[in-house]
Amino acid sequence: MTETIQRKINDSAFARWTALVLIASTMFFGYMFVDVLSPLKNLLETSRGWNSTVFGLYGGSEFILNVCGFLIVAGIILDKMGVRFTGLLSASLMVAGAAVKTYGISEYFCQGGFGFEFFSSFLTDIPASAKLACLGFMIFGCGTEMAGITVSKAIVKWFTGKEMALAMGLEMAIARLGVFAVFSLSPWVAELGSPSVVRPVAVVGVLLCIGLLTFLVFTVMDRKLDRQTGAAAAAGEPEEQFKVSDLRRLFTSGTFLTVAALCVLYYSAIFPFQRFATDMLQSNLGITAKQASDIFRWFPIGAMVLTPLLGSYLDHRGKGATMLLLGAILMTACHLIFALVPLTPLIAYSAIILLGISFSLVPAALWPSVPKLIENRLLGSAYAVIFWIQNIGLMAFPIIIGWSLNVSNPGVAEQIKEGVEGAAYNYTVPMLIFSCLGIAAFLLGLWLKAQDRSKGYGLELPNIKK
Ligand SMILES: NCCCC[C@H](N)C(=O)NCC(=O)O
Repeated sequence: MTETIQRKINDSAFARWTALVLIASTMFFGYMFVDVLSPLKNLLETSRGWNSTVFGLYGGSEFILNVCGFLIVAGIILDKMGVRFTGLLSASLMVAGAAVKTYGISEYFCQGGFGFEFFSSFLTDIPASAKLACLGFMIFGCGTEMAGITVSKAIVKWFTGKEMALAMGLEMAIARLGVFAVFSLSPWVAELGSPSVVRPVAVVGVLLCIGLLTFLVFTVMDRKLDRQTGAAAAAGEPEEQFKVSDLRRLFTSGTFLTVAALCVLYYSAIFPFQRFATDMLQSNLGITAKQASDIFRWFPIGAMVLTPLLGSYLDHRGKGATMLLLGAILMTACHLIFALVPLTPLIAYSAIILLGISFSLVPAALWPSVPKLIENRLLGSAYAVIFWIQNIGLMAFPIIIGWSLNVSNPGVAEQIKEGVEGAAYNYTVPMLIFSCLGIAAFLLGLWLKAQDRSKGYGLELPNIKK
């Protein structure tokens, strides 16, 4: 009997890296949209009346529907419907949410356009523009987080046994480039002509549609891969179906929950910080939003350059748990500098570089460690559960930070709104809160490393076996 081994599309390096570029482009534009308003906090305060508490609420709103259960549903949809359907659904949700948010902050809406009266009729402390922008951001957030777990699963599908951690690292690097792009572009586009918060949001909203199209192209390639692996399954490797009861397995795995807890602590001191970083630098250094954004934009670049290198190191050498620990230490150091050291541009750049290194160590090690703890058929749900737990922090911390900023700076919001010269926030309290998260992440990292040593999960081992 002759055995024919069919070469699959992902056995071609060109095809699998093309697939990666296509799905990473969706995330690139998604990450641009996430932070399009982050460098414009000051302009939102003066032109739309959003104080720090409102800005924090807006930052947290991205994750509200996910925390209310959407992400778990997203994981189940992903495991049941596969990466193509889920990816297209998530990219469409991003576009829809972006459209609502753009409308919410538009001149037309703010000057009494359709729905303005209704959105002005409740929670009257919060401007109607912020409420509608939050609604749009919630819908967008469902899409972007669903896309995040879909892309992780797609990479595992296309790269298992190959350069998986490198591919995950590169995907993240491309997403970080999106953050760099938006911190460079957003204040610049906002200042083209009369200052406007709507212009950058609308521009990046259009780019999101390109992200939807690139995912569409990926689905054509993925269908081909499925046809080929379907043949392999028929030849004797049937896939087990996902069951909702499997979620219990995830919620009762101590090590899996430790990774999830580390993830929420770490990322709560990264993404919420990213929302406030421009304003923090602007306040501490007494510079413009554009100048502050020009400093902060190098943070994702550090992460972008190092994440794939560290991903490759992890593939060949391992040391994942150690990388998590080191990342938590560097992040804590950066936040403590911003909290306690009188800032100069040089110190600010140095702290940002430290944070960039930290932000490559942790993601490069964290996400590829999940398949070591959880079997493949539960992977979509496993990423969804981790994201869900992480989203609780990402929702809560912008709100906590915005509130703490307001409370620790009585009267400053009013001065900024009135255009008082030299009015600026003192960021010591928010930065100390971020530092505490880093310390807690470090302690959990120690625990994880000890667990790995005693139970042998292989977190310190390379992904590619020689
Ligand atoms: N929407 C911005 C936050 C993305 C959070 C996402 N769940 C995540 O953790 N992505 C991985 C990363 O390192 O960016």
